[in-house]
Amino acid sequence: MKTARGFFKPLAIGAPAPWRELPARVERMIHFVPPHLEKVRAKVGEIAPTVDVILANLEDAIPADAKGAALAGTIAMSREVDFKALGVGLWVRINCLNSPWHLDEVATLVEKAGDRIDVIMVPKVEGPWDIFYIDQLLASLEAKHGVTRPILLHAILETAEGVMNVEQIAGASPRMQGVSLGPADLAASRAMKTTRVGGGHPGYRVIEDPHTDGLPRASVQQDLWHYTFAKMVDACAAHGIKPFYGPFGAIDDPVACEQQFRNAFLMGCAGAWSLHPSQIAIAKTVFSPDPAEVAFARRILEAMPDGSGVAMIDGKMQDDATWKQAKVMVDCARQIAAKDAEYAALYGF
Ligand SMILES: CC(=O)SCCNC(=O)CCNC(=O)[C@H](O)C(C)(C)COP(=O)(O)OP(=O)(O)OC[C@H]1O[C@@H](n2cnc3c(N)ncnc32)[C@H](O)[C@@H]1OP(=O)(O)O
Ligand SMILES: O=CC(=O)O
Ligand SMILES: [Mg+2]
Repeated sequence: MKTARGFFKPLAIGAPAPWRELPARVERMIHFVPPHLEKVRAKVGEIAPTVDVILANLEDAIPADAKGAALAGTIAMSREVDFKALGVGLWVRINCLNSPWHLDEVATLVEKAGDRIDVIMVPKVEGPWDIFYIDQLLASLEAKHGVTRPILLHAILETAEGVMNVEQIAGASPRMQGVSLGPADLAASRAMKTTRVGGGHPGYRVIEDPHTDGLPRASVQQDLWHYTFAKMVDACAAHGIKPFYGPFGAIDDPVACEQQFRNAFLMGCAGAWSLHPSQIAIAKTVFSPDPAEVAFARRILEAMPDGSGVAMIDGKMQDDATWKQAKVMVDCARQIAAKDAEYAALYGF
């Protein structure tokens, strides 16, 4: 463990000072783009103003023989669109640390686009040692190339070992921005008997006891991911970083996608991945607090201006604890309103 004073020291001579607080950014959807496909890349300028984050994906879903083209496409994309002017984050998902690709990817990204990339997403993070490694590598490269703003790190939680170590991963470096649940790889790592990318499974349910009169027994589908979510959200909240839901692969089932995203939102997540343009609007709606809830939260704040005491609103008891919940909701809405005129109008800010 580093000392308290050592934690925020730059890891290389000439590297930028680490962030002390995470930059305040709205990240409701992280929109995945396959950067080796020129046809899709050509649309990024049009899609970017509709999302909070564009992510250039170099890892799974990019064929092995297209890794070089995806890296080149990422650099091109970082130059073709002025993401900063649009207020849109630019993230890159690199290949995992035991792959033959990640080293050249990180070196090229920092050299050619170091000042334009906000976050590097690291897949299959197993423990804090993976973050220590990439943290040092980034600091050395940032120093070498005169990058002035540290690139943040985002870990995907998608191995059993990673889940076991998520608390240490979340606190491994001041670069840590957040963690996403990666249900597809995690299912494989755990030997779950599924073939899906996230969401529930009709076979995972609880069933009521048999009825003496032989009537059918009610049963309800349960959430396969609840334990992992709870562990991830607590680890992230404790370390002051953001938890996210990852991919939802059933592009043809927007209803289930919305429910999965909503469960994540209610549990404390800041956003989710969008794999297809149709998932952008779903994430935007779900991860923007409901205007009616925001209006109610504002009434709580107004009823208890100093955040203490007790009040009744519409038959519901309010006190310091509900005041804090209301503040979370209103602060989130204000941050979104500052970026998104549509929601500013809906919230009346
Ligand atoms: C487990 C994990 O690791 S998840 C993360 C890895 N996976 C990904 O990143 C997948 C990203 N998404 C995709 O590659 C694609 O959306 C797919 C393969 C899922 C579906 O692609 P398609 O079958 O082409 O979808 P569809 O035909 O509905 O596309 C409609 C349009 O949207 C475009 N489009 C599809 N996905 C995207 C995207 N992610 N970003 C931008 N445009 C897209 C298509 O090019 C198509 O454009 P066109 O009408 O001009 O031809
Ligand atoms: O990378 C994401 C996953 O679900 O696996
Ligand atoms: Mg994965």
